[in-house]
Amino acid sequence: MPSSNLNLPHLPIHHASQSYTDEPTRSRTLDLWLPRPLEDSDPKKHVWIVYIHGGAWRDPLQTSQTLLPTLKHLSPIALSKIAGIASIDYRLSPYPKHPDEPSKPDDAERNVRHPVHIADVASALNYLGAKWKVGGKDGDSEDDGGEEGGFKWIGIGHSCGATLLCQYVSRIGLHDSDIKIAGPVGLILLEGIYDLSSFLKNHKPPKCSPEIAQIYEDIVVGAFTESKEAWKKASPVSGKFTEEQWKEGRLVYLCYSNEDELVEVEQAVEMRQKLKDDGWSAGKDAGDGRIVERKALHGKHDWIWEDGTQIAKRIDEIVEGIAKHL
Ligand SMILES: N[C@@H](CC(=O)c1ccccc1NC=O)C(=O)O
Repeated sequence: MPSSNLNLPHLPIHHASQSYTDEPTRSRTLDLWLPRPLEDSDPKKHVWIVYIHGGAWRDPLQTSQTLLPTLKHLSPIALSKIAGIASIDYRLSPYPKHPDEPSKPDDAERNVRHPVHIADVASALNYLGAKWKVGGKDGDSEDDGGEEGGFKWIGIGHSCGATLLCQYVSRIGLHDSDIKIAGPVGLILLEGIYDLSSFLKNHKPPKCSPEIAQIYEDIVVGAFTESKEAWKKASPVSGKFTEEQWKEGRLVYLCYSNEDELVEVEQAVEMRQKLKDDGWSAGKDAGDGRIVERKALHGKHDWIWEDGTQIAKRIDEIVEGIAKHL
């Protein structure tokens, strides 16, 4: 049921914990916020925003609600261009060593591995397409997938949420038939992990203590098994981001803070190179699309979403940049 949200007066319509699967489960839900009823938005003027939270595929304390600080800081200009905002939860990998909320071995919602996380994200997006016109055809391009009369969308992902969005557009862990909507026109990638093998290599002694190295290994093995081959196949830098693969893509903001204490800068450097290799131009948006822009952020890894102001700023910029392509 729709409920009003007193803390976010600029987003008066809020649907909390909507189940995106036929059999409802605890984590396969999403939250929606709309500045106005959907029928009062226009696919030629408004876009959907879809957020995917981080937490290393396993942290139960990082949920769809990590978007709230960003929502508080959305500008009137951004809101005037947004049809709706969704924030997706998905099943997690085991975290038996979590200090406050360890996972139990029989908890089906917290014992999955790749490709279940990305499959959940794809199901959520299919639900958003079917119920909320996300990723639909706008009516005048012949073959852009999705339902007629729909909205273009922009994905935002923090940390492993950025990884998941890259896997989504390059179909890593997915079959074409798993995806029933058009791809995003833009991505805001924040402090993402794009190469799992170098993520581990960069967090081994002597670069860090054996205790820290163990945490990184637990994260990657917990979500992707012990197989080096599996790490390689699941990494966005092994994916394809060509025009043929992701035809809707126009703008990628690769955002990274040099104060990030958890994810190293090499991740964003490698991903930028991958996009360039697949035909993307680096630099400012000249209006003709397929541009990857580097955006410098400040602050620590989680402070980026805890504060939210820099994410809201990037949303302002990307909706402006994407408006040319609607
Ligand atoms: N809070 C997480 C750690 C975490 O999120 C993380 C740690 C290192 C590098 C990246 C991380 N998050 C990415 O989604 C945990 O407790 O596992």
